[in-house]
Amino acid sequence: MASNSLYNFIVKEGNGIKGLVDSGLLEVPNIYIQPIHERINKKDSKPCDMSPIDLSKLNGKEHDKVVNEIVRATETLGFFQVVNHCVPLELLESLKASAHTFFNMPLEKKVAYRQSVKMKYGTSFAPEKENVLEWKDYIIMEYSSDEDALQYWPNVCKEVVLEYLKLASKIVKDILKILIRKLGVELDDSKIECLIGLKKVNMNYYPACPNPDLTVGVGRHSDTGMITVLLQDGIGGLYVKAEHDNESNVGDVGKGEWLEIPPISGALIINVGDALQILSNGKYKSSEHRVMTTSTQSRVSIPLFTHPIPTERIGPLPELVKKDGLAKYKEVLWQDYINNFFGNPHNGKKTLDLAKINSA
Ligand SMILES: O=C(O)CCC(=O)C(=O)O
Ligand SMILES: [Fe+2]
Repeated sequence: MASNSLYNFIVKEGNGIKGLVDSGLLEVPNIYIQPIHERINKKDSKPCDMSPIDLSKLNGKEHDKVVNEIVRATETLGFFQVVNHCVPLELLESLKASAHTFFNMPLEKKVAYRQSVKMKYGTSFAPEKENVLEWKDYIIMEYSSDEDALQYWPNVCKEVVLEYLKLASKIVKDILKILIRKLGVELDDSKIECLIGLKKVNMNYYPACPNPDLTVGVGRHSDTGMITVLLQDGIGGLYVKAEHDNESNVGDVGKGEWLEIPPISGALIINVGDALQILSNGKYKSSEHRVMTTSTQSRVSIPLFTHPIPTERIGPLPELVKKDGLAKYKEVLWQDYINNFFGNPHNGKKTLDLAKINSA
């Protein structure tokens, strides 16, 4: 296929990368070949050896120790895994299975969700703007009410996704309260609700790739919101950049060290987004991450993103600015921040420039 008709087949007609792979693809087409500096070399990274945090211990005599583990992980890598959380393991299995069911549906059924209410099916990240496409199809389910969710989300997954959204939101709230308290700041419940009031569950589908070394599943980015809860399956491929504490490294793919977050059966990954980094005046880290594809099996991942509501203005908490003696970021209208992120291809931590004090 010529590259124009290839693009039309994948993006405009909605076949996605799954449709292309299913058509019997033997090699990676040019529009998926990443420049060398964006390719993920497994040899240049190592597994993250951080033990998962046992959330059930928050209710026992080890409460303070677990709080410290959470705070420490959030201040350093900005990613950690949790076990013994409140989401039943059978629900996690059903979620992954329903993601496969959705993406295995016939084209007509999937494309019906391309421009639908509270639900979007698509491929790559910003295909109209990208020079190279990401090897991923996805759906985004936005939450507004239970009624809307049950009306607009796909039948094959709506019930399990809604249940996951509720339970995972509780994890987000508990962790956020711990983190805010550790900053020495008091926020009432209604403020916390506004900070995580926009909730979306995505299902990411990465079909097997003939040559994973040339492609990326998701390019370098940090999540924009407050806290993400991520379910990955057993295949692996999520890499996080451990920054050395040096602002000049930010945005440069060559610096820092890439750690793979290993799949742990039954665990959920928790990570910090830009809004929480800004709010905490840089204390909590929203780390850059990316996803490698695999040649053997298709992979799914299911994040819950929690965001401030779009009308919220997000800046460093005043108590921290006072304590730190300076604000590292300026206040931004959350809608502007989100529009900027979704309007551009993934580009590492560049999104955060919008909130940098010295940027125009
Ligand atoms: O698939 C993954 O493991 C991570 C996906 C991701 O980073 C995202 O959807 O923001
Ligand atoms: Fe992400």
